[in-house]
Amino acid sequence: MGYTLCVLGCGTMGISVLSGVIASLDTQSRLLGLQKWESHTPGTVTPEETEPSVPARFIACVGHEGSALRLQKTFRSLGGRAEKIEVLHSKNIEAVQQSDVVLLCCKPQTAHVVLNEPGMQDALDGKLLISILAGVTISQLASWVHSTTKVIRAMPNTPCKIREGMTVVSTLPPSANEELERDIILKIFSSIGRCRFLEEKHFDACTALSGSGPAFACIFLEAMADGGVMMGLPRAEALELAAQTLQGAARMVLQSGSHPSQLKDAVTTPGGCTIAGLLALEDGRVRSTIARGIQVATERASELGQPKK
Ligand SMILES: NC(=O)C1=CN([C@@H]2O[C@H](COP(=O)(O)OP(=O)(O)OC[C@H]3O[C@@H](n4cnc5c(N)ncnc54)[C@H](OP(=O)(O)O)[C@@H]3O)[C@@H](O)[C@H]2O)C=CC1
Ligand SMILES: O=C(O)[C@@H]1CCC=N1
Repeated sequence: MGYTLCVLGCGTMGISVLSGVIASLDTQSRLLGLQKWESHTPGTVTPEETEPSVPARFIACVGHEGSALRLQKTFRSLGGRAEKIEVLHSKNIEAVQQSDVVLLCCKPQTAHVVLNEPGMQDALDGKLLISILAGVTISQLASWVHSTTKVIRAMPNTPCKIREGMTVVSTLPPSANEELERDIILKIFSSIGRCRFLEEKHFDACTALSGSGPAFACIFLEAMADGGVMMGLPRAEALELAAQTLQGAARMVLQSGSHPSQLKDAVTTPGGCTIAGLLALEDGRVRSTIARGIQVATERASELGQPKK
């Protein structure tokens, strides 16, 4: 029988992760021949009926009534399992008490308040707490909960919403439940994109590169489209060309394992237009500007959730 997953602070990222996980479960059910996830075709079962590492019940918590109403509407509009998500506001303790796994998705600066609410430590006793908060360390989080709560960090990104996410998860310390915990984590984050484990010391860099990355990529995408518009392309077509081109190039790197410079060289005809464009970009120090952006974002990530100096 599946477990109960609580998203504590279900804003932009909570919605991205939850709707991605739910879309993945709905897809699996459809592939199993279950037209409607709650009605059984004889001989088939929903994924969460057999596996303890698959979420079966979902609770989404927010801070305000208005957000709860908006969230309910959002989930209803998605259909499928999303319609069954229980949305609560100002009831964190009750929600965590009823859950097995808690995904902490509030702001870094409110983590301390959320986790120190009277009753929260007991509610989290013996449970898996997965924090996606930028900059808040495992040792900080562990100091706010009982030692029986298993604390890990994950850094997903907004494309999790369309199951094209990138999530980095902190390496799991050895424990009796390690296999089940790994399975639970992989079932969540591999169902919504790529997932890899890395030591916590890399988390600020991952936060900048893949957590903030969609924003950086969108700036580049928008600038490419602007160039097309400058040269007379209609805006909608320019955006489509830019987005599909970036997606295609990224997929080629991931699928072929080739170095990006090999793919770049393959496009660059001697004396052609690509080298002319590349040199103009290099004149604008495009590479160091982008790399420095990641450096500065990493440095800022390390300050988030930390006491002000
Ligand atoms: N945005 C991104 O791309 C990424 C963000 N992150 C991390 O994810 C976290 C969330 O970011 P994001 O989703 O953008 O932020 P949002 O502001 O969109 O979401 C925060 C959520 O927390 C809720 N909340 C506030 N106070 C409480 C409370 N006391 N109890 C329960 N819920 C509460 C808010 O509800 P209400 O609105 O009702 O107050 C809101 O739903 C951050 O820590 C960030 O570092 C990580 C990777 C990527
Ligand atoms: O900007 C932020 O602080 C968060 C963390 C990564 C993406 N958004």
